Amino acid sequence: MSASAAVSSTCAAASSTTSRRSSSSPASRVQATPRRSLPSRLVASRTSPRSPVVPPVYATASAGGAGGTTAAAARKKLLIFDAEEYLAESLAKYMARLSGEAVAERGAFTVALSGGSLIKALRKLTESPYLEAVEWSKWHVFWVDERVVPKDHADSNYKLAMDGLLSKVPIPASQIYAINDTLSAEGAADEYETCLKQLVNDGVVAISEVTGFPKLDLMLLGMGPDGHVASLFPGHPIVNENLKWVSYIKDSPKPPPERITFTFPLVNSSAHIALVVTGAGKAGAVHKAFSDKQSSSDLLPVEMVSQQEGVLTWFTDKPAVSMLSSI
Ligand SMILES: O=C1O[C@H](COP(=O)(O)O)[C@@H](O)[C@H](O)[C@H]1O
Repeated sequence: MSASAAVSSTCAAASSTTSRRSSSSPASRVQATPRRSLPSRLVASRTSPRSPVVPPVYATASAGGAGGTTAAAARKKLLIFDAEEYLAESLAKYMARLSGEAVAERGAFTVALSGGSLIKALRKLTESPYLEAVEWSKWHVFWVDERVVPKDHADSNYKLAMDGLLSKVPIPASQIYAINDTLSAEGAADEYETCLKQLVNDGVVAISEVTGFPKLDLMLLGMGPDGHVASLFPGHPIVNENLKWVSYIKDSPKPPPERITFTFPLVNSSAHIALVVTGAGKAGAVHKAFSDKQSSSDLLPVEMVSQQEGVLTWFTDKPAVSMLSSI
């Protein structure tokens, strides 16, 4: 069996459009250039409301959040946008840049999607110039977490991503790694981990020399109002899993109850993490995440997002950061 056929059967690679478009320009040409970066405790750069295309926005948050060390905090950036439209444009630029860099370096771009509101924020990727410029044929797409429901179910993160992004861009179907929705949560998690192992063996997915876990190029996370990321919920024992790459829960406090999820060691081993958080309903959790008063006993899952290497970038809007006093 060829490697790609094995991957397809193990990972239940799903169908999507497979037509390829030629790249008219390298993705790196749409690279973002920092507009400003100020070294205060918590600095935000904002977009101009009049700007038709969002200027790149990079700021540095040096709060010692996420239970992290000073070094980890230094690799944490907080971007605040005046409007969700600008956030979406900047996120597309950021992803096109990372894709270009990964393809130039390794010949592949490995990215994991979450569900929820994140997917709408990815819509600019389906438009010019990203649609033509990104080397979609090099993308390998995973799910940070998935609900154990059929792929055509309204609760499926796969369906959400397929409808909002994946059906509109020419990523080969064999490189879209959906979970096997015919298995139990435990079986689906095991099989997804096996899929990742195979892709590591095939050289598609890198391994972190620091952690020994797979090192995806980009992990796209959303955050719930309770501070959960992926399907890692506050107070659930799964947040402490430190051996498995992929695990499962059957008692999610947010429906549906059965889910599989990347574990923190896998999330935190990625080269880049984007945390996309919008809306006033998330302001409390954002405030806690950037608070200096942290104790390791009551960390929200979002505070446990802390890479050993790599950069964590928060993409936020004003309502989401409205409880941060220094903004
Ligand atoms: O249940 C989930 O929720 C989170 C957050 O979703 P949001 O709609 O509040 O952005 C999401 O990141 C996760 O993938 C999903 O399964």
